[in-house]
Amino acid sequence: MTTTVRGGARPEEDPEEREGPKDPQAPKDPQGPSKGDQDPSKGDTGSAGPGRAAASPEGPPGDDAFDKDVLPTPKGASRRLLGSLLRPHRRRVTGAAVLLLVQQAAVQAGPLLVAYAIDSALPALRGERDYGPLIAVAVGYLVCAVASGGFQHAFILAAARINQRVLLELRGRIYRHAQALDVDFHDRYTSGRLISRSTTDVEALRELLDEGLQELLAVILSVVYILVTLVWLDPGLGGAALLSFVPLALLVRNFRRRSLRVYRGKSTAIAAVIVKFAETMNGIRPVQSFRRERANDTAFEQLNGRHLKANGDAILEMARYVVLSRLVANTAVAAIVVWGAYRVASGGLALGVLAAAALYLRRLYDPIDRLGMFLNSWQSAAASLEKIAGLLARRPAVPEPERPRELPPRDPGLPGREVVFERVRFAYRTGGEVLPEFSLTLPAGQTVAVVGATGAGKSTLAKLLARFYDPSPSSPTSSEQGRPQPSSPTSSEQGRPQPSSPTSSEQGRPQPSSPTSSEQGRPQGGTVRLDGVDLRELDVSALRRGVVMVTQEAFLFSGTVAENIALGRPDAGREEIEQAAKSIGAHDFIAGLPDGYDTDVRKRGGRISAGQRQLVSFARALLADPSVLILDEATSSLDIPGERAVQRAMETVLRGRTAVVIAHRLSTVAVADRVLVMDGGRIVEDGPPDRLIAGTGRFAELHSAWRDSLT
Ligand SMILES: Nc1ncnc2c1ncn2[C@@H]1O[C@H](COP(=O)(O)OP(=O)(O)OP(=O)(O)O)[C@@H](O)[C@H]1O
Repeated sequence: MTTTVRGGARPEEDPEEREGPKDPQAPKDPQGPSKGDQDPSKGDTGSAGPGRAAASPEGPPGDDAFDKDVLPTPKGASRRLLGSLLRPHRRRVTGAAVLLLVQQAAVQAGPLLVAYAIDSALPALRGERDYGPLIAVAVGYLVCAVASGGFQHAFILAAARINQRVLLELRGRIYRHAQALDVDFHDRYTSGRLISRSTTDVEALRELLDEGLQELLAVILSVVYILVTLVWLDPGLGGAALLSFVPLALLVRNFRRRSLRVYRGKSTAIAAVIVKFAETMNGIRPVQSFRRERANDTAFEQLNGRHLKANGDAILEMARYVVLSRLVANTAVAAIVVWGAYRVASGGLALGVLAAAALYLRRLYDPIDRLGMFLNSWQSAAASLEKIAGLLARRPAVPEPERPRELPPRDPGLPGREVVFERVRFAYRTGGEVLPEFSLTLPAGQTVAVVGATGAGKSTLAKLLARFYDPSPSSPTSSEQGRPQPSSPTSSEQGRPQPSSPTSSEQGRPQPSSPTSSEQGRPQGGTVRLDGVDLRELDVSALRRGVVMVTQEAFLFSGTVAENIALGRPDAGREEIEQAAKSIGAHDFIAGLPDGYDTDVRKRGGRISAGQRQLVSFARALLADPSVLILDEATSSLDIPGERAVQRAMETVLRGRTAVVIAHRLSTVAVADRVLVMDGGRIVEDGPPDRLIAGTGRFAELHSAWRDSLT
């Protein structure tokens, strides 16, 4: 049997994606193409699959928003996100703003007191020997200094409280949202980027909230106070100071525009570093066994270098701004003071007023540097917020139904539930059609083994049943024609009765009369039904109770063995957990672990063997007791006793439910009632194993080759 390498033309660009911000500076994803991204190139070399022309909406090669780490962000999404984070703390925000307002008033009173001291208190002392005004000035100065410190302290506490809550909420949102997003998204976005979003990007926002916003408020308030006071002291000097803000405003605008671009690049660059880091550490075993360390070092160095450059660009932008703004500010101060001195000399201005104005002018332009710092953290946070908002705006490709439906009660006389694929076709977003349109019925309680060459589409079929993906919309031709498309040779062609759906009613099982997906406004495509209910109409918990997929990887989470088994049913007690392990034949090895069921399996179950991991995941599935179990059998060759134990456990876990086993070992087929042979996305043979073995088809060939290899 040959493997059909499929793929297809890169799909049309998604209009939604097209609207997304394009970042000319963003580097190409250093990870190289993902599995899906590799498909187009495969398509070039492989045979034209049935879906070569099928398009998935991601744009031409090299134009993938995922590659550039810039997901489309709806207009104003960053602002709305920040607003939604701050809104629950409205009162605290107002309180903090008032504290800052009062604090600034206390700070800015200083030069006014100096003016009063020079123009009134000193003459009073000299002329009438009156110490009163001077003492009042000193006391006033002291009160202002103490008040300013006190209010600043209160403000910092209030702001910190708001910020911590906002950041907590934002991290939680990112985590919850990422968990809800579909498998396809995760395949392409990668966990490294998610880590980057919830660490460095959230950190950028923290800096803005902790330091930047305080700076900004302080700067705005002081500028307003000072300008108003200057105009009140002397309209001429105030007007001149106001005028100097025109070139400064232009400078700020230019800096903002340039630095946003730089900061976007910086956030992308650090994400690339984290992605590479996470990928290497997650795959440390293959990295070491294939001696990838040196190549990885080089790649990492490059990414690190890119990050360094992005950081350098940001610093240069800042330096440029600071130098230019100081130039403008110093020129303005010099010009205004010279003009003021001329007016004092000619008797048009009091000396005290000029002294106060000079002090105020210094204070007016001082925060311009701090404004640069603020703009820095603002731009950094804006770039990060944009990316977080893009992530949060992403809708799951496998959405929860608005009006979920219940599954009919399970028939006590029937093991499992019936599964029907009706006119289903499927193409990954990033590749050509993998499964051409087909229909298939798996009666309740049947154990079906799916065999076929690698890449034949076995796992894809299973993932549709587990609803990791939804069937793709019908191809225009089939829907236009409005008739069932004769696709792969299905059971009817093989001499088995072809269940023309709805089959459940024919079998005397309750037939739902609910609206179909098209009636609910979704694109009409094929459907996968569980006891007559479209999987798209089941809420997540009903779906996960109904269908469980045990993957090859047998992933164990950090935590104890008992906790890992209880994932199947979190409310299960210790007895039920142990019972499940005993039925599977895992009890003995678990009891032999240092802390028995309470042994921490560490991340990925490093402490227990591959076969034992598999047994734990079977116990988990047994405890979950789904109506339909999908088993992606492990390809790894376990040692013989281990394999037998796994085989026995598999038989236990399959019993009493509808089961689909992606069989990599033909010995597994012995437990199946029915075998589906897949090739190039099509079901090319379908029947009981004995009949297929006795025939002359592909399965018979495969089976005899396998038997020969055993002897
Ligand atoms: N996430 C994905 N994005 C794009 N293409 C994919 C994706 N996953 C699988 N494919 C492609 O779909 C086709 C069928 O893959 P599938 O994993 O279903 O095959 P399989 O029969 O289960 O193979 P194996 O026995 O090796 O697990 C292959 O050509 C594969 O490259």
